[in-house]
Amino acid sequence: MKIGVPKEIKNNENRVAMTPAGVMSLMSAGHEVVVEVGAGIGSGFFDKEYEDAGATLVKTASEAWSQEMVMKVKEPLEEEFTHFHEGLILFTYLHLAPEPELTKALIDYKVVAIAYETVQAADGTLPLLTPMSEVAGRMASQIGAQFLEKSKGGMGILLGGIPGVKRGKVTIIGGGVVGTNAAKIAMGLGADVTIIDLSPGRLRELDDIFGSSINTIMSNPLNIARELRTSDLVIGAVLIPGAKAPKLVTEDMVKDMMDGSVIVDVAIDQGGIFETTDRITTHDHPTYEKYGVLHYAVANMPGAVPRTSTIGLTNVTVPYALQLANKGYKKASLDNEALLKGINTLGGFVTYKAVAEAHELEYCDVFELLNE
Ligand SMILES: NC(=O)C1=CN([C@@H]2O[C@H](COP(=O)(O)OP(=O)(O)OC[C@H]3O[C@@H](n4cnc5c(N)ncnc54)[C@H](O)[C@@H]3O)[C@@H](O)[C@H]2O)C=CC1
Ligand SMILES: CC(=O)C(=O)O
Repeated sequence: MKIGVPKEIKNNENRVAMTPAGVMSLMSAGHEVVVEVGAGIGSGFFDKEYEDAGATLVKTASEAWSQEMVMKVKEPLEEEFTHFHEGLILFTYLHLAPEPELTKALIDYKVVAIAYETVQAADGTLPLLTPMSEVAGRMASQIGAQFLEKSKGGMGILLGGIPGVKRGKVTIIGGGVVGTNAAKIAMGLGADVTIIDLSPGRLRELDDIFGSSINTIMSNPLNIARELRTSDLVIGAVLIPGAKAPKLVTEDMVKDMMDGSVIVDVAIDQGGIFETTDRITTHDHPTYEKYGVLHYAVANMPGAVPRTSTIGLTNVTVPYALQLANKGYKKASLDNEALLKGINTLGGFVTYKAVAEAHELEYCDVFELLNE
């Protein structure tokens, strides 16, 4: 199969869908990889390394996009929709629930759109989202600590405190991969950490992992409102796979937060869990202030640490890319239910229920479409 790797064009998105090592794995299996010139530079991978690995370098995005399968990092932006063509296999993060225009374009062009974030293993885990959630979770506490500094717009506290001065309080809503990694770093900084989750089983696991060094609390509006009033940093880390994020934090709850406190809504890629994260921010302009609270809502946080992120992403995507390339998307996804769950659009239909519901579009069962 011919696989295209275009350069990412989102603001400060320095990741690339494949390392030279990934190229080599696909080439060794008999496939051809076409990489846009300069695609890897932001992650520290030079054109020569791709050439040495066996890739064909092309000068334009169109050439990279005109292959049978395209691998990317971020969901395509509007200017990339013109590259779509019928039957194209697009393997990337898509986050379609908050993206009506992208969803429509994928349907109109009959793209086989396989979303990294909905590829789901039998145990419910999301193998192609996990490494970027690890990165974003760890970054969330780092970033929160930074924006709590006075010169950055925060209230001017040090999360770890000092002897004789109270430490800062970090509340994390959602105790999955992002939440757990945010907690690790916040604890490392010396903060007082609370994780709120809806799943009693997950709360038990968190208690087993962290013991009495964190507080675990059941998610409900009353508990969220109470914890937020006394928090310096609040991190949004909830996910319902494929669906629009639930707005768990109301405008009134944010109004009740302390002046100069900070919100990092990592779940913004699925629409965000705060009523007040009503926009996506960029690495260039990462924050805005609302009701005295600093909001950070960057949807491609790992793009800021591209070297770590590109390697982490390629480690997990290439084994799936090999299945798609070796067998074709039909057999690969019929043989592997995790991949089947990744298919969000196929042949002009939405094949992921939560996405169809988010946009009030017809839903078609992917299994039935593949067996037609
Ligand atoms: N902004 C960015 O750059 C990035 C964003 N993300 C996003 O971060 C979000 C979280 O991802 P993961 O941690 O990997 O998901 P996950 O599936 O590992 O964890 C989600 C957690 O939310 C909990 N949850 C569900 N409903 C809840 C509720 N009502 N109240 C409290 N907790 C609830 C679940 O029990 C689960 O523990 C996703 O939207 C993901 O796409 C991930 C990577 C980068
Ligand atoms: C998960 C995602 O969208 C990202 O890493 O940018």
